[in-house]
Parts: sequence; structure tokens; C-alpha cells
Amino acid sequence: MSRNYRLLVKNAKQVVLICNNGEKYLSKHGMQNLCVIENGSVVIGSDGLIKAVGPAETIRAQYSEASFDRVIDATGMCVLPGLVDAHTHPVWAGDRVHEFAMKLAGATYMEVHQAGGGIHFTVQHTRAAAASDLLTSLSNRLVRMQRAGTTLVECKSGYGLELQTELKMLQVIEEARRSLPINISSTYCGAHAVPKGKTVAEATQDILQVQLPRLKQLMSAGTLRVDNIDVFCEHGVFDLDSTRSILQAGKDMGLNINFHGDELHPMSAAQLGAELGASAISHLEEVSDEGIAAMAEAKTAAVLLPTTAYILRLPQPRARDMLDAGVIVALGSDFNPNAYCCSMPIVMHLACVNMRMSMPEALAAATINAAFALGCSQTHGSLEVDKHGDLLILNAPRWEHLIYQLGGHQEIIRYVVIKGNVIHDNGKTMDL
Ligand SMILES: N=CN[C@@H](CCC(=O)O)C(=O)O
Ligand SMILES: [Zn+2]
Repeated sequence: MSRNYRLLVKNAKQVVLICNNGEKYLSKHGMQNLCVIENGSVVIGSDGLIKAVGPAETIRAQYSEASFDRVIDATGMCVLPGLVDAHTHPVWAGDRVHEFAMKLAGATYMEVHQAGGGIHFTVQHTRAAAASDLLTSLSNRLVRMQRAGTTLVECKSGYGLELQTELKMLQVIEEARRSLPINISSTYCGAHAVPKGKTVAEATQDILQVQLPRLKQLMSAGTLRVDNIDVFCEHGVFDLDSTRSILQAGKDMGLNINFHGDELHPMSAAQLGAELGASAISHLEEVSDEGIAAMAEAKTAAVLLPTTAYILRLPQPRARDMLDAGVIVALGSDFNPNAYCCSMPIVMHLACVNMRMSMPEALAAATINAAFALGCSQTHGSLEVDKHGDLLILNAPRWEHLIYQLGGHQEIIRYVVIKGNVIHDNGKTMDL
């Protein structure tokens, strides 16, 4: 083969493919048995897609005549797919460090919310912020996520709660999509809270009659791309009926349903999501057995968020019950002003220790299954031919070090690659 390619990563101690049969997701046993090649190489073409992945000897023989824009000798290192963060709220102004202190002193999430803090505090600051400032802070946060190994991230609006600010947030996400290498799946979350001065019914009508129609116009004109629709389905926020009507209207516009459910109270949100054909439901700390069975049957992914349960001292999501029932379990950082965590390696660590997932389960949940939750697993989430050349190269002899070394990802991740381009080079060598 005498062609030119963008990148060769050669002689890695381990190449973790995750899967190699075009699986759209993994569940149960598939998550326990990840596909790993010992002493492997990866070739990424000039279109940014994976051309070959396999034993180093085989790739060397097949590509002996080829030229590469860049070659990385990964001897002693491990290669993994880029991580996928399936749930974030990264566009906002005004931090909530003062509320962290209140919660440490005993206030619950809903007590802070009902006292006008929480989402309402962030809404006030985000409405007042210039789009350019929101873009700067969003870009800084996304770069931080990239350095922690995230190459595909879901980004929500939801701190406007009225047309103008929701659109401002979605346009800022669109601008970040154009200017940064990280892949973005964007989510309209106008039903993140009931705005002050409105009832649930009034807020629902505003979404159905004002916000969604305008969104539809902009999407049809090609000026805005939105992938998913979200609602915070919770007591004191959006009830099951209003959630149903908003999600159905979004689905009718072609958006994937991907919403917050069964977080603080059992709401039968899992059953509703399964009935509506939701791609994913997040949180699920309070999901019932019936909800778990419905999600397994409908192939609706469960996006579990270990940082939220940890920070709010909630009961842990029932990851083991979901895995045993065959639910497609994914992970997200839930980055937001309440849970300030940009690191999927930390999220995987928390999932293992607090939710009792194994390390292979956590990695599958943070790659192929998170990509499935975003409708992107045909192109992302595993190292397979024709998928995007998005990968991490770890300065570690086994891939599990990424999870094992709590908070150590900054040192362990040597390179982050998106579509064959090195977008982060840690540049350091270290002894393990
Ligand atoms: N639960 C609702 N939404 C976010 C929190 C957003 C906020 O507190 O600003 C979550 O997923 O944890
Ligand atoms: Zn959330």
C-alpha cells in the first residue's frame, strides 16, 4: 500500500477496541469481555477515519509501503477509544461554590432550588451573560474535558427557560462545535426548570407554542443543529404529563428523546421513556423494577451520573440491577454548576467503587454505550475500521490504570487524538 495516511500509532502494549463486530452497544456479558489486542497498531486515514487496527506485525507488513503524516511509537503504552461523556450542562455563567458550602452544611438540592438558588441562580446569570463570554467559558470547559480524554460530549441548554436565552445557549454550542475539535451532540433542555413567575402549565405551553416552533424553523433553515430533547421530570419541576407532551413534540420534530428521570423521586419516568422510544434517560437513582424492565425491553440507555449521587449524597443508581436486567448502561459526568467535574476517568472510578461496576463495564459505559445513548455508536465509541479516529494513548502498561489512578488522568493521558489529529500532547514521560 503506497498511499498516504494521517497517523500511525504503532507497537502499543494494548489496543482496547472495546468491540469488533459493529455492535451498536454492549450489555451484560459483552461489557465484561472487551476486545483487547496485545501489541497492536492503528492506522488513521487522511479523512480522519480508522483504516486498520490489529496486531503490530500484521499492520507493519500491510503498510510497509505507506507514508504517514505522523507516526507515534506507543511502545509500552496503551491505546483506547476516546471517552464519550453522555450528559453535561456546560454553558452557564455564575459559579455556585457558595451552594456547595450550603449543601455540605446539610441543605438538600431541592431546598436550595426552592429557595431560588440552584438552577434559578444559574438562569439569572446566564440570561445576563453575553454570548461571547458564554462561548469563552464553554470553550475552556470543553478543552479541559478533551485533556481528560473526552472526544465526544453531549451539551445541554437549559439555563434560559425562555426562547431568547435558550437559543443563545444553543448557538454558543453550535459555535463551539465549529471551532473546537471535540465532537458535540447538542440538546435542547428548555424544560430544565419552571421559570419564576410561571406555572408548569404555562411553562409547558411556552415550550410547545413558542420555543419548539422557533427551534424547528432554525433547524429547517440549517442555521442551528440540535440533536436531542430533554426535560427535568421531577416533583416540583415537570410532572409526567407535561414531560410526555414536551418529549413527544420534540420527537415529532426529529429530535432524540434523552431526558432527566427518576432522580430524586420515583416518577415512572423510565416507563414513560421506554413507551416514547427514548434514546436515553439520565440519573435513575429512584428507578423501579418495572422501570428497569421497560428500559431493557425498549433498548433505552440508562445514563448514570456517579458525580451527582456522590455530591448530593443520594442513593447510588442501581447499576448492578440494571446490568443484570440487560439495560444498556452508559455514563456521564453531569458537568454543571452543582457537579463541577470534567473528568470521565474520575466518573468511571466512582462508578466502579460506588456503583459496583467492574472496570471493563465502566469503560464500555463511557465509550460504546455512551455513544449509543447519543445515537452516535455507528461512528464513535470503539476502535473499528471506518469509525472516527478518536483515541487516547496512555502512558501506562495496562489500560485499567486510567480508572485505578484516581485523579491521575492528567499524568497518564499522554496523547488525545481526534480524527487522526493530536489535539493534546501531555509531553511528559513518567515512571509508574
Ligand atoms: N437534575 C437536573 N439537572 C442537573 C443539575 C443542574 C443544576 O443544578 O444546575 C443534573 O443533571 O444534575
Ligand atoms: Zn443534568
